[in-house]
Amino acid sequence: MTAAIIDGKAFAEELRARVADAVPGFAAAAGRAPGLAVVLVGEDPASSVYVRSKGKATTAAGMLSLEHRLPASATENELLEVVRLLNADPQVDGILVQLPLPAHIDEAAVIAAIDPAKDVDGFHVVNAGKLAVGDRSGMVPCTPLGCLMLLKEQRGDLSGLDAVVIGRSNIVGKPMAQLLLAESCTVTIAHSRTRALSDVVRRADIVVAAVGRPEMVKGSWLREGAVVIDVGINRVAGAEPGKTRLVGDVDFADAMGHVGAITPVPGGVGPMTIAVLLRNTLVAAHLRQGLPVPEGI
Ligand SMILES: NC(=O)C1=CN([C@@H]2O[C@H](COP(=O)(O)OP(=O)(O)OC[C@H]3O[C@@H](n4cnc5c(N)ncnc54)[C@H](OP(=O)(O)O)[C@@H]3O)[C@@H](O)[C@H]2O)C=CC1
Ligand SMILES: Nc1nc(=O)c2c([nH]1)NC[C@@H]1CN(c3ccc(C(=O)N[C@@H](CCC(=O)O)C(=O)O)cc3)C=[N+]21
Ligand SMILES: [Mg+2]
Repeated sequence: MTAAIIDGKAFAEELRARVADAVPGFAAAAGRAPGLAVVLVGEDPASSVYVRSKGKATTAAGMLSLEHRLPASATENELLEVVRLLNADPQVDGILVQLPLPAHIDEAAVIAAIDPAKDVDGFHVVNAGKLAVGDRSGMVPCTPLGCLMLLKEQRGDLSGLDAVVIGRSNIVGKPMAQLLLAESCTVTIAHSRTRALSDVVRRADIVVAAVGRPEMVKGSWLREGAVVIDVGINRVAGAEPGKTRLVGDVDFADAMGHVGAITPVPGGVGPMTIAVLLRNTLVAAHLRQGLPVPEGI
């Protein structure tokens, strides 16, 4: 059997096109474009790259892109003041505060200050709680929702399948597990204290790896024909000195000999995250204006 490579980049481009197609209708009804504000604290080069690509994608979709940059020395109160201004700004439908924040700032306090209706990351406890109790009116975190879209595209109905999520962070692992549970998968959440991880993973029809450890998951851990979603983004030393390359949490070449389908890194989950961010911003804009959310996004 040859494994299918799940083309997240292509699927993300389709989603972005559907979002862009819905923007003029919103603008006509609301008298303004949907707006996304991204807040970056500090000069972490990787974060700067992501923020720039989010801004470009936002503008390309016909949306208003606002960027707020604060120095790494900014206080928690200064950041909270920016969040309050964005909460009150009628042009802003979505607020994303790029994580991680500098150690002297309490991330939970900053997330709690975001208006849940503008929380396009879906990290606010109100949105996390809605996801947990099955209330579909909340914002769903971009990366897990993007993973679910790819899984459904690949496998259709997921009901009854065994799913293993490796990682239990609030931004990826936990919401991913909630989404799979809502699809009636039998869900196992593995983490750093999980014993015999390879045996746990071997039972799974669906594996979502969100660990942050380069190529940790080996081909021999994977059940024949499993669908593997690799969330990991790890920069490692490249073949030539001084060069780096991105790898996932799954040993891709090894996994190819075992699995039914797998997302590559880059070109898998990452582009979906940005496409879903635009989707969430469009949804938030419609809800905030009291307009019906367009179908098919
Ligand atoms: N493609 C995308 O759009 C995105 C990619 N990412 C990437 O996904 C990865 C995970 O991100 P995030 O969830 O924020 O990371 P965190 O560091 O917050 O969480 C990592 C999780 O992995 C678990 N873990 C660590 N080591 C092991 C191990 N040896 N065996 C099993 N589990 C382990 C940890 O367990 P414990 O809780 O016990 O410590 C933790 O639950 C990173 O590579 C990140 O860069 C993240 C967001 C978006
Ligand atoms: N509040 C907040 N929300 C986030 O969603 C958030 C965050 N903070 N902090 C950082 C992580 C990481 N993240 C990625 C988004 C896109 C790619 C992406 O597009 N990756 C490309 C490769 C990019 C490259 O070449 O570096 C790919 O996988 O093909 C990766 C990672 C969002 N995050
Ligand atoms: Mg093998």
